[in-house]
Amino acid sequence: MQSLRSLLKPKLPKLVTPQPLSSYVSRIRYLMKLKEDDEACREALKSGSLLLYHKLAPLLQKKEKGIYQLPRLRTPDVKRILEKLGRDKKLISEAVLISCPETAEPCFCLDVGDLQKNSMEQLCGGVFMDLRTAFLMLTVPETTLVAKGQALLRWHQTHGFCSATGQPTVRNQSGSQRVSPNSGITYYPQMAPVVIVLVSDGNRCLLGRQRSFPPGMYSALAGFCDLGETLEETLRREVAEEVGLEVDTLQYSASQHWPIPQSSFMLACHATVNPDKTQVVLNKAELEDARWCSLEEVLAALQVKYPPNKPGATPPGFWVPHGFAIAHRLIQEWADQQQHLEKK
Ligand SMILES: NC(=O)C1=CN([C@@H]2O[C@H](COP(=O)(O)OP(=O)(O)OC[C@H]3O[C@@H](n4cnc5c(N)ncnc54)[C@H](O)[C@@H]3O)[C@@H](O)[C@H]2O)C=CC1
Ligand SMILES: [Mg+2]
Repeated sequence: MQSLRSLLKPKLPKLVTPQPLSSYVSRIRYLMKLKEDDEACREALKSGSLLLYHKLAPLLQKKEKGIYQLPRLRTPDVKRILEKLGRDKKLISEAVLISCPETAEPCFCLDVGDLQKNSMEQLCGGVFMDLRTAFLMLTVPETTLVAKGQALLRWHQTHGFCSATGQPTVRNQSGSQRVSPNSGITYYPQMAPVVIVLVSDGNRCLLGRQRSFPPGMYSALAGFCDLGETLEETLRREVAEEVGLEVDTLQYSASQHWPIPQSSFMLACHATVNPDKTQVVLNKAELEDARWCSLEEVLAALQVKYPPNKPGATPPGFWVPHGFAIAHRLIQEWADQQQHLEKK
């Protein structure tokens, strides 16, 4: 039984000493503030860094022969370059925030497509490169950043008008949204979800090629999610549609933002089919070819360094997407697993 004294004693709330936020949480909260607070974002842009694009082609700087890097130019330096070209420094305010959680320094992207490309390249000491070519030159974290910047700029360039009223939309300072003042609709940068799947029958994996792929390149099967579908439903439907097979099991692996030709959110999975039911019935409208590949063939294809970063080389007969594409990761994972099973 409780004593009278303890009943009369008022219960004070326990004092909790606030723990300092981890550096990751602090960075995320700061970036969140910049997204929502126009004034804070304008301030951050003054001293932030910029990735430059010309008509969506990113600026790269040569480090040494055949090796390039993604330069982050300081805002005051870009202002000086614009001054030299007789351009209004206000162009800088069109920069869009790329929230990159691995660094506290806010990074922005800016398209200078209405300026003379050659003069910009000379003054910046770099070259504007097609995004796919840039992917071959950069490290994986750099490709992620450059892809995100291009996707954001493309979204702004194509969402200048409200789809309900046809009136211009207005962006916030960070570029995280556009609002239609007449209809009140808020638009956010969009991605289309896509399932990408590497099908296996236990011994071989199935690789396909679309007519639009470069010569000799084969990849995992991919397809856009229909509205209302789950990841699992899209995966089963796409495999049935493209190669006429029924999936037995599936396993999620990883995801990736893919900027080409428009922003897709790639959800990568492994799937198996019954080894007695592997006959491919190709949908020729979607795929030019699909083939079951042995571990040896896949290991050889993973070794091919193609496309090369200099044009004109003869394409190899059979190769798979480069390391920056999530298709490569799926194929590598399958090969690793098969090798592991063979060793057992
Ligand atoms: N990062 C990677 O490793 C890879 C990325 N991909 C990407 O996956 C995406 C989808 O692959 P596909 O086989 O082409 O898809 P898919 O098999 O669904 O076929 C494309 C067709 O789907 C229709 N479609 C439905 N919703 C669409 C939407 N939101 N946007 C565009 N078209 C839509 C169109 O008729 C289009 O022609 C492509 O953008 C491709 O670039 C594909 C393979 C590897
Ligand atoms: Mg497809």
